[in-house]
Amino acid sequence: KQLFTLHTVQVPVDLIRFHDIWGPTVGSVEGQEWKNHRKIINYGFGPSTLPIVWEESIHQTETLIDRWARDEFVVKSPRTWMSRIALHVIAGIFFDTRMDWKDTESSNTNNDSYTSSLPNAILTIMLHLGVLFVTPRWLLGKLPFEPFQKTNKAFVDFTNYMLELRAKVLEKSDEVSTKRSRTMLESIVVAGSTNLSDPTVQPLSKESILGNIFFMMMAGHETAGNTLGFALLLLAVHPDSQNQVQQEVDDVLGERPKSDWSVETDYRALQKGYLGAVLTETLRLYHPVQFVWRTNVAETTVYDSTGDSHVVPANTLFCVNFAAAFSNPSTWPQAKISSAKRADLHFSRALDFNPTKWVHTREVTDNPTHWPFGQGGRTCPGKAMAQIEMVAVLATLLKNYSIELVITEDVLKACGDDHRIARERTRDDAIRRLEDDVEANLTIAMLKDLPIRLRGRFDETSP
Ligand code: HEM
Repeated sequence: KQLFTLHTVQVPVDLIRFHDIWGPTVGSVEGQEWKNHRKIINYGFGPSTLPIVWEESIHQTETLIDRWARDEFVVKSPRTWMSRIALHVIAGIFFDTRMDWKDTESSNTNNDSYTSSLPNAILTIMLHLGVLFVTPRWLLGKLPFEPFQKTNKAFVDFTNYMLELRAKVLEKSDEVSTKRSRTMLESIVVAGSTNLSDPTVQPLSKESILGNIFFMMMAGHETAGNTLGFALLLLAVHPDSQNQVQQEVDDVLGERPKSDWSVETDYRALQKGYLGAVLTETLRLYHPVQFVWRTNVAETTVYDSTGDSHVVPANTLFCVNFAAAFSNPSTWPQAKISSAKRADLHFSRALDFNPTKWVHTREVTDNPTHWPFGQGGRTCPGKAMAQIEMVAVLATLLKNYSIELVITEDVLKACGDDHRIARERTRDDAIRRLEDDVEANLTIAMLKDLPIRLRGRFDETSP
């Protein structure tokens, strides 16, 4: 906590600058410059945005379920689909562009100036972020290999789309400023390009406007997508928790049509209740930001948990390890499982998934042991957006469907066609894989697919 609040401790901007594909962004600057960027992006998260996040997330989930029907409701890689849904919601909120689930190849542009549609360019860039970060811009278009060529085309298209959209907003900036509901792009362009009534806000260069839009797309895409992906897997291995969510979703939403579900009442009830607790517990065990960097610009005294002080020399690099802090067994009691069983299940953290601990304590904003959205001035500005999106997706899915693990024919055969034993074996294997197959670098992901299946809650076909 001290590292998020001491004024001598800052973000090591030199380490973060690789994100600056267009120009400096809120994530790569410090001091007064950061305050200015932050004020500008905060305009994008105004109250009119949140109901749109809610509605778009519900719409995207409904259409995704239709898409999954084509695969008989087997979802091979939950995380991939959930990252896609997060991107679709971002496209809706940021650009008022509705992405659909068609294969990318089929959504080409009708405009000769571009090689791909805006949704396609967004998708390609997000899938090739690594290429974009490590390749100098001048080299990107010259390398004759497909990933570089594809990324370069998407990068050029995306830049031109953004510039065109920015120019359109500036042409009608008076009209846009008085709109009740603005896209993220409109809010940032207006706040960052014109002199607002707030004299403390300095205009940003067009490169920084583009950079901030892109940075927020990145920050809001894998984070929410990964969390939802892990939440689906955890609910599949913990059917009791899933039942509790479904019970709550039924109580809160009843038989009302989705068009009546509201962000003011329904979202708030679900976020405060067990569904919000499931998401908080998922963020504790599989946090999408595994660590962040900080550095101190002057000698700094920090205190450990026993109260002892430590003097840290200036320019020390700190790795704030979210993953370790959120799983420290001295803070977070483990589930009561015999050590033999725990060893057999590879000491998987999935065993310790227990949302109940959050039901009454989650709203504590200054929790010293768990801060999934950060602490201090750099707290995540997308927190409300992410929470609304994640609650909307899970509520829409679990209202009519249950999530279960996929029992393969081989396992069923090996278990002598006994479905109960096969289910147990599949669950144990999934719990092991939720430890063994998890790769945690800067962010976290399953290395290999762990499929799930949706089953209609009101179907009677389950064996
Ligand atoms: C589950 C979802 C999310 C989680 C867990 C999360 C977590 C975080 C954390 C921990 C930080 C602080 C990093 C630090 O202290 O250095 C942060 C910063 C940030 N997040 Fe999020 N985030 C999520 C979703 C989003 C979304 C949806 C957006 C925007 C659309 C977003 C935009 C940002 C930005 C712009 C920053 C940098 C703020 C600054 O440096 O002032 N995040 N996020």
